[in-house]
Amino acid sequence: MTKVKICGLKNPTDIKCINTLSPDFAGFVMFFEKSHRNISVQTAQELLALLDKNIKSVAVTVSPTEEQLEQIHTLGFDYVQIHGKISEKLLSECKTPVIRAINVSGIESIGDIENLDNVKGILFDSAVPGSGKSFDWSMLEKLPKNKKMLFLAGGLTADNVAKAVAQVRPFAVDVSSGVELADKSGKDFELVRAFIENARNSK
Ligand SMILES: O=C(O)c1ccccc1N[C@@H]1O[C@H](COP(=O)(O)O)[C@@H](O)[C@H]1O
Repeated sequence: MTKVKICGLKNPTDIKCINTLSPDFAGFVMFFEKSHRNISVQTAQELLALLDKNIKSVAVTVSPTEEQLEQIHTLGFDYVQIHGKISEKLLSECKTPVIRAINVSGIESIGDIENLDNVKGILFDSAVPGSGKSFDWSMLEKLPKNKKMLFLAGGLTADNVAKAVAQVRPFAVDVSSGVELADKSGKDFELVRAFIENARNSK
């Protein structure tokens, strides 16, 4: 069954929704103030304490520094999702298991990270992360097979997720914008419920 990651959680109501609906992964945007989903270290600590321990927690970052990666490790996240730039040294030394996010146009460079043991997953996203924009999934057909978890993200919704799963066969699907309340104050329970159901029931 395809696994589900719900991203951009930012308040206790979101956590209540997630604990009730039980996706496999829960994402928290950190150290990226440009995002309206960004949360502080203190909020992350509070929300992690409320999160059901059966749901894997993911700190979502863009070009994190060594100090930020250390803070994420100290907070006890299960994974760190890394968008943007990071040196090979920092990536290979990261103590928290990594989900490396790459823009679909960077598919050719996947070989660089394939051999790193601490990189457990590769997440394919559209050009602007968290923008709700999709991309041509057929670009993933030329993807070399490897042992990492493959996450598909970018513009997924309850309406298109079944088609995405059927075409790409990812390990997990990942959504943020597509399950957000209209005023962007948090997640919409019904949209999250429908997304998880459609992803998991997809053939
Ligand atoms: O959600 C954000 O604001 C964000 C900020 C910085 C890096 C990643 C971010 N979100 C990630 O973007 C993808 C797709 O999101 P969407 O469904 O298209 O909105 C997902 O992996 C989020 O974790």
